Amino acid sequence: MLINAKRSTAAAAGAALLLTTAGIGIGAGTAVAAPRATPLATVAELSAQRVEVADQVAAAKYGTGSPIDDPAREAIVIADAEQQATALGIDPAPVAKIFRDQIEANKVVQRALYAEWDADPSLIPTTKPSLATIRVELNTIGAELVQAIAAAETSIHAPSCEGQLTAATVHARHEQSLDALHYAALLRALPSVCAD
Ligand SMILES: O=C(O)C(=O)C[C@]1(C(=O)O)C=C[C@@H](O)C=C1
Repeated sequence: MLINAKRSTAAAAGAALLLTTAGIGIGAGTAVAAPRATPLATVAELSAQRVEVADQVAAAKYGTGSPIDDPAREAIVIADAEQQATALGIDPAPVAKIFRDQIEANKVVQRALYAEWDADPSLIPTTKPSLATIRVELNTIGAELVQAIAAAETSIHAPSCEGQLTAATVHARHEQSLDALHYAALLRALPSVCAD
């Protein structure tokens, strides 16, 4: 019985090896699976999403008299991020710093679009989204971003952080087909991610 069990274990291992070599089966499934996003890749992806949503924020505000800079809303965004960081057991101070950059990045896009639309009114979006709805979307991205920062704690403190983050940023640009403006904004969103 014991011998049989050993045999069948050995047989299974041999079969798995053969299947792996043949490019099929369990081993091959692992080999061909898409690589999992690293925690820093998720931080870069969510930051890219956040600067893309800035287009809708600008469209919602343009021509309404609502200023691009809204310090009261910024305070809420940062307080929420700090609270979420604390709940996840990470230091809220660096998270607040990252979110200040995220907000500045959002404003980079908004200001550039305002300038484009001032210069050529035919480019002004014809539909005006609801700012409240877009803020809900920003809240969702923000909560996911705090979770991604928490998951990236080890990478954030690693000497390779800057290199990994650069790779993740370029990857996010490619994946989300960011134009020059949004890529510039993405770069503005990320300088505080790696610990000093
Ligand atoms: O919610 C807005 O009104 C935005 O413009 C977005 C945002 C942000 O990035 O969260 C950016 C600038 C404002 O000062 C406040 C918040």
